[in-house]
Formats: sequence, structure tokens, C-alpha cells
Amino acid sequence: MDQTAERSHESRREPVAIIGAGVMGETLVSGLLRSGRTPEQLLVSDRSAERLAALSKQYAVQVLSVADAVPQVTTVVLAVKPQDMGAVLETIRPHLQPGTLVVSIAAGITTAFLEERLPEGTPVARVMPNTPALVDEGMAAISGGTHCEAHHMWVAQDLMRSCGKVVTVPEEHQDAVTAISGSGPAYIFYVVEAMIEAGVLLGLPRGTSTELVVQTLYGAATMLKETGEHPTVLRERVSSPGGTTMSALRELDDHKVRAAFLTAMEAAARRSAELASGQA
Ligand SMILES: NC(=O)C1=CN([C@@H]2O[C@H](COP(=O)(O)OP(=O)(O)OC[C@H]3O[C@@H](n4cnc5c(N)ncnc54)[C@H](OP(=O)(O)O)[C@@H]3O)[C@@H](O)[C@H]2O)C=CC1
Ligand SMILES: O=C(O)[C@@H]1CCC=N1
Repeated sequence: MDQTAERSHESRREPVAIIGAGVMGETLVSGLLRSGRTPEQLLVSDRSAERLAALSKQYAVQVLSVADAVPQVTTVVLAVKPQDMGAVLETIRPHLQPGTLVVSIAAGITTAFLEERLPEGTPVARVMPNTPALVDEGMAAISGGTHCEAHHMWVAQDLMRSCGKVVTVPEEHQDAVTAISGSGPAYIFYVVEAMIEAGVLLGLPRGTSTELVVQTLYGAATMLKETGEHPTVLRERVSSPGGTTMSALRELDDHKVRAAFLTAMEAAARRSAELASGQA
């Protein structure tokens, strides 16, 4: 889209309803506010009055029932657990204005699942974001449904761009995306926990170990992003012949850590595919 068209779209940014004010709902609210939306443009709904009171207090957004929020907007974001999606779709259905875009960020929930439960012709988009959106370093992948036209995709991309990077993917890739970037931050935190523990085992104070690991992760991620070099090349540069790194990497290979990552992410993708079929 050229810059003039983009500016004209931006000038027409309309209020958005966010249903589900948990971890990701709040992450999205905070990102949209940081990127210049006003609290009046964000209508938030949740079944927990406590969550709504917390968001209203912290962000001054409008907190409303689904019946009050949905008719006022042209975009509804569904940020509830996949297991709650059927019930939420039933609740929003009678209140949707014709043409309102419905964006789901739920793992596993397909555009077909959404379309079957919404009025005929409703534009829907399936999005997989991740928690680094909280620090504007999110990664979101978007797939449009049958009635999602270019301007609907633009709206969905614009929402997610408020807190990170956005790509468009064919929907058949969404379970893999969920396994890699959706759940991905958890694997990284898991590795970080293990490395901090290793530092403590080797006698470092916990605070020192944590600082060393966090900065090493940040530095390595920055190298990957800024140099564009392949991770194998970067790893080889750390691995001096006959040195310490090769001793450690050999142990990781002996313990089949690479294979464990592959099977772990296969399990996550499988779970994502199961979630749309309502398996608890
Ligand atoms: N957390 C993550 O890293 C990521 C999560 N996602 C997806 O985002 C979605 C939300 O996840 P997350 O934020 O972690 O989950 P949370 O449980 O933190 O948030 C979901 C919120 O929705 C509320 N809710 C449930 N049913 C309804 C309803 N009928 N009407 C209104 N509100 C309702 C829940 O209330 P209650 O607490 O009472 O159940 C809860 O406050 C999930 O589908 C998940 O797959 C996607 C990418 C990353
Ligand atoms: O664990 C989950 O199911 C969600 C989806 C991706 C990250 N968290």
C-alpha cells in the first residue's frame, strides 16, 4: 500500500472491541495505547469484573459488556482461550454489525471454525501473536478467512504492528507458527532458567548468573537480527578448536537436545491442531 493510502487508512482508525482481558488482551491494549490510540478507542470486555476494574484503572480504557461494546465497533478482537471460543462467538453473534471484522488470536481456532459460528459473510482473521508484544518486540502471523478483503487484512496488520513485527502466512502454517513463535518465548525462558541454574551450580551468585545469561541472550539475539548471519556461522565463531564451547555442545548433542526441540515443537503444533476440535 502506498503512503497516501496508508495515511488515509490511519486517519480512519476506528474503535476496537477486545473481548478477553487476560495476558494477551492486556498486552494488546497496552501496545495499542503506546502506538497512539486513545483509551476512548478501546472497548474492553471480560467475564471477570476484577480484570475489567484493573484495566480501567491502569489504562483508562472503556470497559463494557459484550452487548454494549460489539455494536459500537467495526473490529472485534477475540483474546479468550480456545476452549471458551464457542461460547464467546455465540455471545457476540447477535450484536455484530454487518461487515464487522472479527480477529481471533486463539491458538488452534481456524477461520472455518469462526465463519461457521458467525453470520454469513463475516470477515475474519486468524492471528498468532506472542508475549514480547508487551515490549513492542512481538511477532504476529496473520491469515485471512474467506471474506477477509485487503482492507480487513490492513486493519488486522495495523493492530498487530502496534506492538511488533507482522507477517502474513497461509492458514495451513498457523499450527507451526503457534509452535514456533507463539509458544517460542516460553522455550527461550526455559533455556535461560537452565543456564542461570548452571551458573549457580558452578558457584556464581544467582544475581551475577542472571545478569550474565540475560545479557548473553540479548547480545546473541541482536547479533542474529543485525548481522543476518546464519546461526550455524555465529555458533562456529564461538567454538574455538579444542575449546570449552565444543565440550559443551558435544554434551548437548549426546543428550539429544536438538532432537528434543524438534519433538517438543511437533507436540505444540499437534496440540494447536487439536484445540479447534474442542479437545480439553
Ligand atoms: N499467552 C500467550 O503467550 C499467548 C496466547 N495466545 C492466545 O490468546 C488467547 C488468550 O490467552 P491468554 O491471554 O494467555 O489467556 P487468559 O486466560 O490470560 O485470558 C483470557 C481472558 O478471557 C476471559 N474470558 C473467558 N471467557 C470469556 C467470555 N465468555 N467473555 C469474556 N471474557 C472471557 C478469561 O476469564 P477467566 O479468567 O474467567 O477464564 C480471561 O480473563 C488464547 O486463546 C491463547 O491461545 C496467543 C498467543 C500467545
Ligand atoms: O500455550 C498456549 O496455548 C498459548 C498459545 C501460544 C502461546 N500460548
